Amino acid sequence: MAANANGRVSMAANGGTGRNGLAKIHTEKKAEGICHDDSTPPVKAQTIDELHSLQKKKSAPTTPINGIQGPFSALSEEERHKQQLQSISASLASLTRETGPNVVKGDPAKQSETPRISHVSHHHVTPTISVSDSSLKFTHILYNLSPAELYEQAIKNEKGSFITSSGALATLSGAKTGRSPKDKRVVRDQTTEDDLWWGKGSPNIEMDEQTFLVNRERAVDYLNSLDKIFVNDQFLNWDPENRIKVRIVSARAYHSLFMHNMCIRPTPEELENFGTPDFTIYNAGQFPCNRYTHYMTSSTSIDLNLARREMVILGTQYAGEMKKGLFSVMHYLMPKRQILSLHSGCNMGKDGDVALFFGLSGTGKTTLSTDHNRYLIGDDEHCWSDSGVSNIEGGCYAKCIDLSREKEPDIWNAIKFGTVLENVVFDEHNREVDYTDKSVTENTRASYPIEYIPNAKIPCVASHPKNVILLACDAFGVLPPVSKLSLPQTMYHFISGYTALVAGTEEGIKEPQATFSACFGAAFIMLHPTKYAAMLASKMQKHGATGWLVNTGWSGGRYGSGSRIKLAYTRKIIDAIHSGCLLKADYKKTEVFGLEIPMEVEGVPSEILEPMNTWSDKKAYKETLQKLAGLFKKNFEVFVNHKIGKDNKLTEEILAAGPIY
Ligand SMILES: Nc1ncnc2c1ncn2[C@@H]1O[C@H](COP(=O)(O)OP(=O)(O)O)[C@@H](O)[C@H]1O
Ligand SMILES: C=C(OP(=O)(O)O)C(=O)O
Ligand SMILES: [Ca+2]
Ligand SMILES: [Mn+2]
Repeated sequence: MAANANGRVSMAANGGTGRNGLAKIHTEKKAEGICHDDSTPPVKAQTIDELHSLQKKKSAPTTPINGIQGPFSALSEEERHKQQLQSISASLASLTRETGPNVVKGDPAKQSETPRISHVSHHHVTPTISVSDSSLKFTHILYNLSPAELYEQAIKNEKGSFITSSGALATLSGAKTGRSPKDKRVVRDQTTEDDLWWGKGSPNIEMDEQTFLVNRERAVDYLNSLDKIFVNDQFLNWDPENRIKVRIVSARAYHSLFMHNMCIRPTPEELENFGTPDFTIYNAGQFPCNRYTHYMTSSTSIDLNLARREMVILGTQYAGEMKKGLFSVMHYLMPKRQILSLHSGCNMGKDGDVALFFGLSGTGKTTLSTDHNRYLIGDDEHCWSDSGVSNIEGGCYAKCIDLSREKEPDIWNAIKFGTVLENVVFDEHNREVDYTDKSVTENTRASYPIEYIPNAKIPCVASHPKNVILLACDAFGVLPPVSKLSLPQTMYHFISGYTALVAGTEEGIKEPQATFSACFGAAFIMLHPTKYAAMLASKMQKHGATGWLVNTGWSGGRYGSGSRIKLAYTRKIIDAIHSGCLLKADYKKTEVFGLEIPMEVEGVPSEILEPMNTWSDKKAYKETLQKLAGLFKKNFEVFVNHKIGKDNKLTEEILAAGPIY
């Protein structure tokens, strides 16, 4: 231990230990005759700059540029550095100007990094007339920075970035605080024309290749016009055989830290060997699209081009667009490999039983998959292959409106250094976050690496699910808190994807609104819903999984008169599903929806299990039930002429599994 300010007290260098195993404290003799106020040797620095240079040890950071001498280092450090920058430069190439910008690694504020320019500044084989001023300028690349570095970048350069009292980075996402599904476009070309789901109900709004390139150029030019940009090279999918390499190019430290948390973080060795990404995002969210560009209906555009393996973001800084955009890509790539992509959370019990939690935004995937008694596999995006379930992501993205330490301790404790806190309100002095404050938005969010949840299972893979839980947040208050589903019922409800949109996650939704979103994720699926449904049915059949419908929404009346089912009760219901108790309970069948509801669930008042009991106005209950049944029927009309897989019998059973009225 170093001397204290008076230079008199220090730990014994030889580590002599005292009573409690702690090092003993010795009192040194004062140097005789000399009037020192510091008896330790002076630091080996002559200037303050030299002192600063001593502060930072050369590390093996999450970037290969400094050359970690690993098993793959056949190339010289310089070669690798050059190759990597060339790859980034190619990513940023402006299509009309043939080459990428003059990229150079490091923060322009740090002069010492500038000499690296000489290695990479001559990508142009011959100067052509297309050379523009923009290709003469340098763009500094901040490559796979660490959270600490990203904090510094955000705080220095991005308004609204602050450290909260628990160490998280509070950020503002700007004008958009939720996703913009109406502004999402997918390039329709010869391949996607046949492969994808187009038309009514589909999330895939078409754009042509040319328009995509116009927007891409706009984004790339914007990014190249900046002095520095962030590049993240990371992975998706914990299944090593189906891992996808993604590159995220963005202008904000907030976006880079968000994706650092949400995607799988490569080891230094993996990064050294990263090579060319399978998919690239250009996030120029601060810059709008041109409203006069064909297909544009606002200044926001999120454009997906599967053939080019690229996504462009203009006019929205909401970070969730990136993670959900990549999820769309997985919904295309994985089914091609016979792997089912799932908008679900996943956890595993101590005995290895696996549960999936399907549900739309705000229905409880993150909350209920984060369970202190179970291992967390992931909170939002998974793949189900022949070898089991794997998480697509490396982090979680929790809603934090009304978050409390008591109700959700694991999520609360995950909000620490490294976590991005979006759009929350905090005390200007002590930086305590007020999670009840909706001043910026109701959709406040925390993004953290999955290992911030203490019982996360790393790697995030599990065996085949035993329970498939469909979460519906019923704003009408007529669906039972829990019902056991037959396979056809599971498929009927999976294809229907009923819930209420809860305020905030999507622009323009101010209060819960009944909605149907096929596969509990219509905004992200790329193929026709029946394709995913057929895969789910055959996997559930093969592995003997049981389906459940859990209403995490209203009870005792619709939104406005009833109240949301207590999280504590929902947790008890989920516990009973996991333990197998609920499978053995006595059931009765409800009218209209024909749902099997248990007579008892441990820890839950029995009277709430039958929704009608909780309504004082029974007539209103029956009318509301009929109304919801009608909405289900109407929604399902578009699916009645579709076969689910090759099984005619199952298709008929699914059609018969809806409400009867
Ligand atoms: N009975 C309930 N079950 C689940 N979540 C509930 C319940 N009641 C209130 N909530 C709240 O609803 C929100 C669910 O959000 P979240 O778990 O992030 O959903 P998702 O991950 O599906 O988007 C949380 O803020 C949670 O506290
Ligand atoms: C990030 C999102 O996911 P979820 O609300 O399902 O967690 C979203 O829908 O924008
Ligand atoms: Ca992701
Ligand atoms: Mn979630």
